[in-house]
Amino acid sequence: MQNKSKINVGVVGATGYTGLELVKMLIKHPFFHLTYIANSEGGTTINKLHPSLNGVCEDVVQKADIDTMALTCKLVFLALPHKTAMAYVKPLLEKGVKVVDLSADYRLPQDIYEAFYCPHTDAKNLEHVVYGLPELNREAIKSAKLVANPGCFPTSAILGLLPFMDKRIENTPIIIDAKTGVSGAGKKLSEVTHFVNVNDNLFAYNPLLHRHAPEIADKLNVSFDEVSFVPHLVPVNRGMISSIYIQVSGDFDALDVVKEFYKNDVHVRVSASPVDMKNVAGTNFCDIYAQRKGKMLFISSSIDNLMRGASSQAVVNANLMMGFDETTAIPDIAYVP
Ligand SMILES: NC(=O)C1=CN([C@@H]2O[C@H](COP(=O)(O)OP(=O)(O)OC[C@H]3O[C@@H](n4cnc5c(N)ncnc54)[C@H](OP(=O)(O)O)[C@@H]3O)[C@@H](O)[C@H]2O)C=CC1
Ligand SMILES: CC(=O)N[C@@H](CCC(=O)OP(=O)(O)O)C(=O)O
Repeated sequence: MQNKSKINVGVVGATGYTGLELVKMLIKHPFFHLTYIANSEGGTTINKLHPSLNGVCEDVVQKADIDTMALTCKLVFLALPHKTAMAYVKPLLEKGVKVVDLSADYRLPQDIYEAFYCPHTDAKNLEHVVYGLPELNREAIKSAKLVANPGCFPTSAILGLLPFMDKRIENTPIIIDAKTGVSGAGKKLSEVTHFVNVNDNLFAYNPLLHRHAPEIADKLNVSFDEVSFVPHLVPVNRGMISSIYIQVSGDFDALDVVKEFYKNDVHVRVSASPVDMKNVAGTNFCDIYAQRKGKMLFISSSIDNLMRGASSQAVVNANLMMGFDETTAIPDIAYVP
């Protein structure tokens, strides 16, 4: 499958939820040609894995193989579990293939990663990896060979907090109360995400010690102790809201600060009222609202965990890495109602 005018790309981990979202964007991309789709076993087609693609895309899904990826692709998206991804990154980079990794494997310095995940087997590539939050690292992403796509909670929390970090009173807590849809847990079955446990229910999990707290702290240049992060599972398929509380000083209008900070960022929208999940569902938008009362600042930040929290942000990163406009093939119409 050759297409001389387009750049050949691949998706590994196509069985999963983020893999599906990647495929949906890449088959419509005007400058990328999706030449390689893989999962762990192969021997199937993408529409058999995801019947929503019947008649739209029925391409073969291969058993993931690094040599074939390197022969077929200039850039590969890894939509794989943590720990699995790093085994692919090292050989792919050695063979000259660019990588956007959706897992957590390259998001953190080695010591922090190992404290929250597992031993790192590819520390060398941590030296040059770029954290793929375009609003933070756009220029570096353009020349990156390896981009670590941010976690979903860190994306919503960091985007909400960035405009206010220079206004925050030092050493006061950063409190992030976040809610996520169940697709954030991936496709694998588990007791926690069982319908009967999630439906009609609401609960916190991993309070204060969730592995995304160190990612948020590291990217905001604050200590782990300053970040109090509590995620909750809510009975929706997709969506994420972070309700953030910090103490600030100085004379400023909260919404004006957000507007000014993101005036050149097409994928952040400032909202005059508290944000919701539906208005960003299926898009790469992060909607942000802020309200101040004296020292207390409330920030409300909403994303689609599968899109801005994973796959559409990954395609934005790939667009930048390959010299295209970052909005290319990125959905901007939300699934409303
Ligand atoms: N879901 C979300 O909202 C977000 C997810 N992420 C991250 O993105 C990555 C993918 O997430 P998600 O799509 O939800 O996960 P899923 O569990 O839904 O999908 C991952 C898929 O990877 C495939 N896979 C596993 N091992 C291998 C292997 N060795 N080689 C090839 N394929 C393999 C599996 O399919 P099979 O067994 O059929 O091969 C599995 O379905 C994860 O690292 C996740 O943490 C990041 C941000 C948000
Ligand atoms: C509901 C649910 O379980 N969500 C996941 C976050 C998924 C994600 O975006 O982050 P990673 O890429 O770091 O896995 C969790 O809390 O671990």
